[in-house]
Amino acid sequence: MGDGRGSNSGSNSNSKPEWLEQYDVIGKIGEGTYGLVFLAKIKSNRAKSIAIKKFKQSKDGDGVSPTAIREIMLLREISHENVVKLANVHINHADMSLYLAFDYAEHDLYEIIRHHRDKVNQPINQYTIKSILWQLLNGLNYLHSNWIVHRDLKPSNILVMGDGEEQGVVKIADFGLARIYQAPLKPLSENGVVVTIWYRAPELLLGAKHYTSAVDMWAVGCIFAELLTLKPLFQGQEVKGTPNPFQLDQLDKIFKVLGHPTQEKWPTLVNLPHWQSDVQHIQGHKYDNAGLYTVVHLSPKNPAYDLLSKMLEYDPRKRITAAQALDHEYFRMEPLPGRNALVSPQPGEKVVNYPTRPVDTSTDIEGTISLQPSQPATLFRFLGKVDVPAVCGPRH
Ligand SMILES: Nc1ncnc2c1ncn2[C@@H]1O[C@H](COP(=O)(O)OP(=O)(O)OP(=O)(O)O)[C@@H](O)[C@H]1O
Repeated sequence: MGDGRGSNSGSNSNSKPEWLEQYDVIGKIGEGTYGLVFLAKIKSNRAKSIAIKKFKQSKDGDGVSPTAIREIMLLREISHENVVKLANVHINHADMSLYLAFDYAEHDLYEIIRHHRDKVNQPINQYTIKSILWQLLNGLNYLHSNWIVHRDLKPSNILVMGDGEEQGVVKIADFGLARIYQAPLKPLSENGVVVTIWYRAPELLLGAKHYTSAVDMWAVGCIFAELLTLKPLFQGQEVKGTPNPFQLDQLDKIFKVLGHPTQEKWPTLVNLPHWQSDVQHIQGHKYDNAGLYTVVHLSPKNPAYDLLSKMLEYDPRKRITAAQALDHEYFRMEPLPGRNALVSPQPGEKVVNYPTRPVDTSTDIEGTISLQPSQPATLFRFLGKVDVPAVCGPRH
């Protein structure tokens, strides 16, 4: 690959893109709203595994926009132990499709929670929960300090490293991508793919126009509760056809556990578009018996409960920040959090062996690349103004 210049220049109508030559693609490991994820090894360093995320083309086939590329370039500068590294960016010249190569993580919280709930039928130990939460907050504090709001935190986006030097280190994935997906790569929920609403903050459900870092803290609260109980905290049914983002069932699930929000607790509530028009007149009854501690089986005096309730504060302006959460008493109590969330430093503590990701070797990344004659490339006109190897080439 040399200087990496070939990364966006090497595809034609009958060969595989040149950038792909540097990888051995093992198979598909997942499929999300916006595309497929593949496991690959780097040929020059087979010890290193990479997750290549291929973005689906938008319906109108308009490929990846200059705005998206600008955003992605910024994401390449992001570097923190608890944030997954964007190792490389590749653009397939033939169809203008986008491939992001991330450092590979063997586990994610969705699978870890599922393993405890369905396979071993036992709770996650307190040390592991605290270490995961601590690292998640550290990564988020870094992103928020860099003005990046994740917007789509959920268990499958929180990765945990498998065996090796970084074993048990938590990595936030998909940071900043929600903004890139939205335009012009439209979310594919219209195509029947479900976007989960379970971790969505109440202000967004009520139509707030701006995403603030508080929306991520709400999601962290939902994930913390799920780590404790192994069940999603607010499992609302998404109703298709209602004006997005308003989802009454999701709000109802939240109100049942936390009590009905009041203007006293949340003064700006009345200004939210869906509050007056949609919620107030539909809700005949009011939930005022907040029962979060019974749902998560914690005493209201427990510092874990105190932290959780501060993450699930209705008013986003009063909700605890990542920096404040890291300073909470919960993290100063035994067991203290550690860098390896999977292996407790406590002698005699049982280590859980989580299964490795299943790999579907029947789906080939090349089969998903459509090689067509080149299209007029707005993107490359844009790239002409930047340092192309820095954007598209390998980064060592
Ligand atoms: N860097 C990575 N290493 C290993 N697995 C990853 C990596 N990034 C994503 N995955 C896994 O690939 C799968 C699909 O991920 P993807 O982010 O595309 O979808 P999702 O999180 O399930 O849903 P959505 O697209 O709605 O966010 C998930 O199981 C995720 O944990």
